[in-house]
Amino acid sequence: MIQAINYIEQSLRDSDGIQVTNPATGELIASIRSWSVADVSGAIDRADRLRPAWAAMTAQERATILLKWYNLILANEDVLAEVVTVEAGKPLAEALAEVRYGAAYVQWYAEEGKRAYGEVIPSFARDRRVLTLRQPVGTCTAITPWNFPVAMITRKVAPALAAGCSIVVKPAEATPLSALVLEQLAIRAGVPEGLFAVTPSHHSAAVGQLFCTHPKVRKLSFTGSTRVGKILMAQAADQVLRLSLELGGNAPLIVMDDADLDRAVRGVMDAKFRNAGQTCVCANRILVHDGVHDAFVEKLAAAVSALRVGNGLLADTQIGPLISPKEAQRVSQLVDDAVARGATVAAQAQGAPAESAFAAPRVVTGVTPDMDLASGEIFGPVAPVIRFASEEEAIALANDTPYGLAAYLFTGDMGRAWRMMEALEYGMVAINDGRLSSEVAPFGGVKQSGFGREGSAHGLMEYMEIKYAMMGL
Ligand SMILES: NC(=O)c1ccc[n+]([C@@H]2O[C@H](COP(=O)([O-])OP(=O)(O)OC[C@H]3O[C@@H](n4cnc5c(N)ncnc54)[C@H](O)[C@@H]3O)[C@@H](O)[C@H]2O)c1
Ligand SMILES: N[C@@H](CC=O)C(=O)O
Repeated sequence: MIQAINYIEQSLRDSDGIQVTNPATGELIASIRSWSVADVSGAIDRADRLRPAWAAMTAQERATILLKWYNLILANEDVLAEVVTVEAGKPLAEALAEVRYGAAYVQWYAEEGKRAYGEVIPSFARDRRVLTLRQPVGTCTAITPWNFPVAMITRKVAPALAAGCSIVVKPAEATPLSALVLEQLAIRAGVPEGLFAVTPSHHSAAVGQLFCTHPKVRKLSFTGSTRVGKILMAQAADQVLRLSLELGGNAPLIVMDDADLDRAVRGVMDAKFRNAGQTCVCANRILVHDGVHDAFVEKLAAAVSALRVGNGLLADTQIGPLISPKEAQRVSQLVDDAVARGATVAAQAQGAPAESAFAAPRVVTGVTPDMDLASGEIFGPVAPVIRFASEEEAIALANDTPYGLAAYLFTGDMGRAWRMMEALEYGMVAINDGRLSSEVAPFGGVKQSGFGREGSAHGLMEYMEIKYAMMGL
C-alpha cells in the first residue's frame, strides 16, 4: 500500500465508500468516505462560520500560512506524485510536474493576496470623494475533474484563501486521494480545519445542486465538461450565483507552410500527448498546410511510434493509461469511426495492453471536420491530421467549433503569427510552442469553453468583489 494513504485520516476511510482504483492495473487502492448531501451542507455551514476570522486577518498573515502550505506540498511532492500516478494513471515524472505546477499557484497567490489594491478615483464633485476597495466574495464552492487532481484544486483554493474566502471542494470520484492529502497538508500549515474542506461524494449531481442553491454559498468555481457546466449554470440562475466555468476544449494546432517542422512536431508531442491526451488544452485537431503535409506527417509519425506506453510507476513510461477502460474504448471507437469514413491510421505506438484502460498513441490522417474525431473532445492520445490550403481556410477551420479554450500556431512569419493570433476565437493562443499553462498567466476560455480566469492577478479577482465607497466632505 502506498505511503500516502497514511496521510488520510482513519475517519475518512470507509469500506462502503468511494472505491479508488489504479487505472493501470484495475487494483483497488483505497475506499474512502462518500459524503452525503446533508454532510456537505454541514461543511458549507462550518466553512461559513470560520470565514469571518480568516477574512479579518491581514493579507500578510494569510500569506504566511499559505507559504507554509506551499512548502509542505513541496516537502511531500514525491508522496503526492505517487498518489496522482496511482489514482489518475499519469507517469510519475508528469505527476511530479503537476504537483510542482499545483504548488506554484499556492506560492503565487500567497504573494498576490497582498496586492489586492483598491483605487482613489478623481471625483465627480468638489465635495465628494470616490474610492473602491476589494473584499472577499464570501463562502465559495468548487467542483474539480480527475485529469489534474492537484493543480485544478490549488488554482481555485489558493486564490480563494488568499482573498479571505472559505471554500468547500468536491473532487472527482476517481481522484479524491490527492485532494484529501492536500487538505491534510493545509491543516498542518495552519489553515483552520473546515475553512478549506474536501468532501468526496458519490452524489455528484446532488452536491452540484447544493453548491448552487445553499443560501450561504456566494460562488461556485467549476472545472469539467461543458455538459456539466451547462447544468450548473442553469441551477445557479435562481440565486444569481457568481460562477467561474473552466470547461472543455477542441484546440486546433495549425502548422503553416513556413513553420519549422521539427519545432512543430515537438509542439504536437507536448500539446497532444501530455497526460495521454487527457487535458482540456490538448491539441485536438492538427491542421497542416498542403505544402508541408507529407513531410510533417512523416516526422510526427516517427515521434509517435517511438512513445513508450505502460504503467506510470515504471521509470521509462511516457504514456500511461486513460482514466478507465470505458474511456479507452470510447477513444478506440472514435478512431474506428474515422477509419470507416475514409481516414487512415498513419502511425501507432506499441505496448498498449488490449482490453484495459490503455489506448495506443496514434496519428490519423485524411480526417475531415465532420468526423466525430475532429468535432468533439477526444481526451485520448490520438492526433487527427486535417489538410488546408490557405491562411483563411486554416482560421475558418480552427474557429468552426463551439469551443474556444486554447489554440496553437506554428509559423516562421511574425506578421502572420500576430494576424492569426488575433483572428483565433480562443481564450489562449500559443505561438511556436506546445505548452502555455502557468500560474503567472490567465487560464480560461471563451464561447462554450466557459468564462472566468485562473492564474495571474485575474485569478485573485474571481474571489473578490469591488465595493465603491463615496464620501461627502
Ligand atoms: N477548462 C479547464 O480548465 C479544464 C481543466 C480540466 C478539465 N477540463 C474538462 O473536464 C472534462 C474532463 O473531466 P471530467 O470527465 O471529470 O468532467 P465532468 O464534467 O464529467 O466531471 C467534472 C466534475 O463534475 C462532477 N459532476 C459530474 N456530474 C455532475 C453534475 N450533474 N453536477 C455537478 N457535478 C457533476 C464530477 O463528479 C467531477 O467532479 C473535459 O471536458 C475537460 O476539457 C477543463
Ligand atoms: N491541463 C490544464 C488543465 C486542463 O486540463 C492545465 O494545463 O492547467
